[in-house]
Amino acid sequence: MTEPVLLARGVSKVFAQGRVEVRALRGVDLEVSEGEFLALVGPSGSGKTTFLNLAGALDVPTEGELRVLGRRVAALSRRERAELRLHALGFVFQAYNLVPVLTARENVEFVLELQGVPGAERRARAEAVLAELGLAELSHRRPGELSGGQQQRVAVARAVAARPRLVLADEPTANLDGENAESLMHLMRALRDAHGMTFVFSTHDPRVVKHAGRVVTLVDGRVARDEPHEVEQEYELPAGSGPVAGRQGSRS
Ligand SMILES: Nc1ncnc2c1ncn2[C@@H]1O[C@H](COP(=O)(O)OP(=O)(O)OP(=O)(O)O)[C@@H](O)[C@H]1O
Repeated sequence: MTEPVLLARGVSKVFAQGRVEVRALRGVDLEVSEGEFLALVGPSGSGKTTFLNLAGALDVPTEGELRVLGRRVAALSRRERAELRLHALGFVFQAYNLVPVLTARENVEFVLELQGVPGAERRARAEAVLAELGLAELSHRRPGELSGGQQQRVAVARAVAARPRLVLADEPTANLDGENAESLMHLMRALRDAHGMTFVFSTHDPRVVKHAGRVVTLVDGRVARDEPHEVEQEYELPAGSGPVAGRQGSRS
């Protein structure tokens, strides 16, 4: 059996708030396989963001074992965690987090530059990913010249340009209206279906949950439910199958 993309065993996270301890996660067990499209749901304060931060190697657990792409996060130095994030993980945030003075293409290129991809290849790859996600026409615009939905699609392009194995999204549709939220989920799911990238995202929105292949509910820092979810529709990228990544997805 291939190694899970994400493996949590008895993961707890305690934050010190002055003298008070906040137990954000209390013994989470979760295994996520390559190519899953997983929604993390649960009430406010149930630990979704805390878990995504651990999965993204942005933080380390207080107790338990957490492996991201086979690496034990707690055993990595800060620098090693930064390397893991840069080369193997993609992030989509609810606030888009695009650089305002850069065009859509430059925003995508920026991540590739950090990775050390040479200039000409950077530009070609950024253009290819934007085209694959149906954003070619917008590549010269700055974030301020794009709608919220378009900005979030560019943020997804940026997150996947470096061909991460795991994409983590913390409430990616929180600032989008229903139609844009649907369209963003289609795009992410199509990337999963076309390339087998693994997606783990948190949400409060039932219209977003319906696209998930698996729904994990956190309550009070624990996994309260973990259920497979049937998705009937077909997901296709706007421009058909482009050259973004070479892996083939398996449907679940
Ligand atoms: N840095 C921190 N310091 C102290 N407490 C924290 C910190 N981060 C999170 N918490 C607490 O941990 C608990 C879980 O928070 P978390 O943000 O993970 O929940 P969530 O499920 O993502 O909530 P929401 O749906 O509102 O975004 C909450 O009680 C929160 O107040």
